[in-house]
Amino acid sequence: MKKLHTIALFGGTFDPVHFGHLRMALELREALGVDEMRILPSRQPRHRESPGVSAEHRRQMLALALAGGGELQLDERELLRPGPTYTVDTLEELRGELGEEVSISFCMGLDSLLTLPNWHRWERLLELAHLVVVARPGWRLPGEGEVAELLERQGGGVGQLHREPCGRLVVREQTLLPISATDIRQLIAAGRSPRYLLPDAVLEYIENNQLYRTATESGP
Ligand SMILES: Nc1ncnc2c1ncn2[C@@H]1O[C@H](COP(=O)(O)OP(=O)(O)OP(=O)(O)O)[C@@H](O)[C@H]1O
Ligand SMILES: O=C(O)c1ccc[n+]([C@@H]2O[C@H](COP(=O)([O-])O)[C@@H](O)[C@H]2O)c1
Repeated sequence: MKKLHTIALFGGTFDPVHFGHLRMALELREALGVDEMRILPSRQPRHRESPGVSAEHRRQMLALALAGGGELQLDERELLRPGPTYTVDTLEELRGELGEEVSISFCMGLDSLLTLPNWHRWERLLELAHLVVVARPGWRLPGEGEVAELLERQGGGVGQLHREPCGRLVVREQTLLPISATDIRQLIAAGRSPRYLLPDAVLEYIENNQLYRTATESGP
């Protein structure tokens, strides 16, 4: 069977981007052997509090983090789309642009997979893309419920991501760096330094723009 062009998407709020995100995306790119790994910041996720800083600040921090390395690309479409951000809208837009002969994989953590039945039009997601789930070593997959049924029906291996355009649920075990954006925001608000948890250029941007000094910020 023909090998397809493969694109993977790594979505999140990136408030701010840190080395946990960057290492995860790079390791996934290599493990999946995809042609493109795109970082996909969301503008206004419905399932969580509004981001601490504006879409423009988050975009600029990501651009700084990704500058210089060619392995990860920034896909800004969700930041540019007004209103709440739904993954299904993004995948429909991408599928419209790329056609049926390209493989699209949406990557998420196991914690996100467990919430999948609450996502907007979630049954449509696998008609548009594969889902790649990253599980920390030792984590257990659900044994029953809608997600377990999906795994049973549509589970697959990495090879299928290269031969089929969508429809597989692939689980990968991967170690995560113990870094969270919440911790970084809290460190800064407490007057402490988050250096070595995120790229220096991002830290410099945060300092120059005085971001995260209080619990919530807004920006340009
Ligand atoms: N330390 C980490 N290592 C690898 N992946 C991570 C890490 N932290 C978050 N992710 C993943 O990165 C994506 C984007 O996450 P998100 O922007 O919510 O980051 P976060 O650090 O968890 O933020 P917050 O603390 O604000 O919830 C999600 O798919 C999430 O599972
Ligand atoms: O479309 C939805 O309903 C939906 C619900 C929860 C999460 N998502 C997406 O999942 C990705 C990870 O989100 P997060 O904020 O939980 O780390 C990000 O790209 C979100 O837009 C999407």
